[in-house]
Amino acid sequence: MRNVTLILDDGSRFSGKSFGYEKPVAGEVVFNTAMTGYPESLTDPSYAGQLMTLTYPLVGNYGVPPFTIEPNGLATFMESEKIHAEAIIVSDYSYEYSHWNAVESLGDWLKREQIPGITGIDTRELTKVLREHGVMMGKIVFDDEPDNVPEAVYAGVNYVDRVSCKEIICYLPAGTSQTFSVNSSYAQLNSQFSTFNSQFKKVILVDCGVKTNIIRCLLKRNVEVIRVPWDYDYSGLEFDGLFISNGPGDPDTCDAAVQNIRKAMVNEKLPIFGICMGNQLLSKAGGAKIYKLKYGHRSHNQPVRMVGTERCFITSQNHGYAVDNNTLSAEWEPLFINMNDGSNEGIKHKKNPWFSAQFHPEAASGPTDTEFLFDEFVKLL
Ligand SMILES: NC(=O)CC[C@H](N)C(=O)O
Repeated sequence: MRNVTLILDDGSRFSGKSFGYEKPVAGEVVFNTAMTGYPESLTDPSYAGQLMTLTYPLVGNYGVPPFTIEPNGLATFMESEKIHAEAIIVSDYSYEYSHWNAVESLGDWLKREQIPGITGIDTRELTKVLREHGVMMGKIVFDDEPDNVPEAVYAGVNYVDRVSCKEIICYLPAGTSQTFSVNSSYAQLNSQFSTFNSQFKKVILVDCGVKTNIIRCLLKRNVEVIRVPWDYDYSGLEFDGLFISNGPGDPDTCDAAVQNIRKAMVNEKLPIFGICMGNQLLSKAGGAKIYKLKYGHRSHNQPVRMVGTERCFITSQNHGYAVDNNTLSAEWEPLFINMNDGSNEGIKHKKNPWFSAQFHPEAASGPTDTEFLFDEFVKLL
């Protein structure tokens, strides 16, 4: 096992050993305090560009599920088609694993996907440094290759464009899908979609780096999902609702998506629902501003309160940016507030059927207490 050093931008150094793919890597160092869920988190496209630290000390003991693909092209157990995090940083990697659904070890999976994994890191100390200083860039360097130092930029990079789909994919609740070129005319697409199936309500899903379980949650509720690239102009398509997905990086790099949402808002009756990046882009379309949190929310136990009620929910989260509540215009109001730091966890329009959540109602992984938000959206269609 080769020795590695994690070097943070403030000069802090942490020694560890490599258990994944052997390649130096750089990225934004973030921490997640969930106790489980590494297969889902690693394949969540929102982690693109980031080195994912897990604070729960023992990682890997339940192995990795098979990467089987359903007939509609979606992974059965994963949140996308590959690992999107740049690396995983743990305290105590378990070389043994045991789980009814495991087919390989975390280390073997990382090697196959060419993603570094490092163990033996004091992840609690690392988290304390990130909490004190705020989120930072970091590098993993192999001690026997001290001159092989990777570089990376996170701020201002449009990661959404890197992870979004490149074609239009239409999913049916029955479990099939069909792909269409973005160059097809609206007339062609509209006739295709209705021939493909007309019995279901149609939802345009703006793919900023969508997690598979969001698509599963929509299909389960019997809607046809038309997944489009993040910057695709869907104004000429016929649909019943608009969904804006989660996604990596800085929402301020996604202006094309914001402009398209504004166009869609001309129809005041059109139901709109957004999750995470979707909350940030809907807020921007409504005129609000986004800021970067000192350190993000990444865990399974973020408490949020539904504004105007005493109802609280425990939520799964993964975000580094937040909507500034003070910049919401008079037509909008916060829908959820984070009980730890008071930051925005969702918005709603006072008159129109437009709302969003900063947390992940689809969980995967994490608590499913807020999955009812999908029911609310589908009821509106
Ligand atoms: N999971 C997400 O959609 C994250 C949104 C955005 N990239 C953030 O970090 O805040």
